[in-house]
Amino acid sequence: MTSPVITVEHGVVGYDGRPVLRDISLTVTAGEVVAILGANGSGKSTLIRAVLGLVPISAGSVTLFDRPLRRFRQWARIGYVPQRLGAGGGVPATVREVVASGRLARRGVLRPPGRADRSAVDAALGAVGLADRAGDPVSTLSGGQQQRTLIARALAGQPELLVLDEPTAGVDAASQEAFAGALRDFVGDGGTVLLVAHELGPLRPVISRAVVVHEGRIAHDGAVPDPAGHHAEPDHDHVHPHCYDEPAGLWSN
Ligand SMILES: Nc1ncnc2c1ncn2[C@@H]1O[C@H](COP(=O)(O)OP(=O)(O)OP(=O)(O)O)[C@@H](O)[C@H]1O
Repeated sequence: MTSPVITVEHGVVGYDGRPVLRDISLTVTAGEVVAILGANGSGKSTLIRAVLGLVPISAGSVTLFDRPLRRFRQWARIGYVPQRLGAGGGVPATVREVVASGRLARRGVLRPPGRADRSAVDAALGAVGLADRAGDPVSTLSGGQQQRTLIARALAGQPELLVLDEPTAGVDAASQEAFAGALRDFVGDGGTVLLVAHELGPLRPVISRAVVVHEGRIAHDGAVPDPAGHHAEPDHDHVHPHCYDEPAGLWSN
């Protein structure tokens, strides 16, 4: 019953000839919540981008839902929340509009949204605790609420696999709790999660397995490291801030 959702075998990725991932083998099976940990610059984001085909692998293989990546087309089965959204400034989109855009892969661009689309958007807004902000411009939300909006956008597509790059970095405590709850519900409904994290915080009880990337290889794959000490985790490097300041909003200037 544990079918592989993601399989990476001996994956190698480099930028401009400089190797970042040297030999990565990883299998994520249905229902798992796998956290990728590691020092700054160790290649965590590169690993999930390689899994999604956003950066090419120069050796090895990636398989998604039993299909080689190069032949995989069922992208609606995957929801992806990148590390930072960058642009978007000045677009007066409401929370609901942003979340509804997560339905596009499901319904096709030319078909108007139907009841299933609306109810999926409502469910996603509720899951992250933003139903009461649905009509507000995203630019008026806190950074944590904007991050929750992006997570709701991914959930609205009703994916089977969620891939998230540092979903709680720089996010306020309430948003972290809301996100942990949404993740728990998602997994309870049969979803699978692969996420990059620096600090697990409220996510810790939801994580079923931790993978630590070190110098382009997997240094640990198994139990979530001891809470006392993410300081004791391999490669913890003290570069990142230890508090969760609200950053400038993703959509504000
Ligand atoms: N598009 C790119 N072009 C060239 N080098 C890159 C690119 N993206 C990442 N790198 C480099 O690859 C290495 C791994 O980066 P990556 O973002 O995967 O690490 P990370 O573990 O996610 O780091 P962080 O915790 O800081 O987000 C770093 O040295 C980074 O500078």
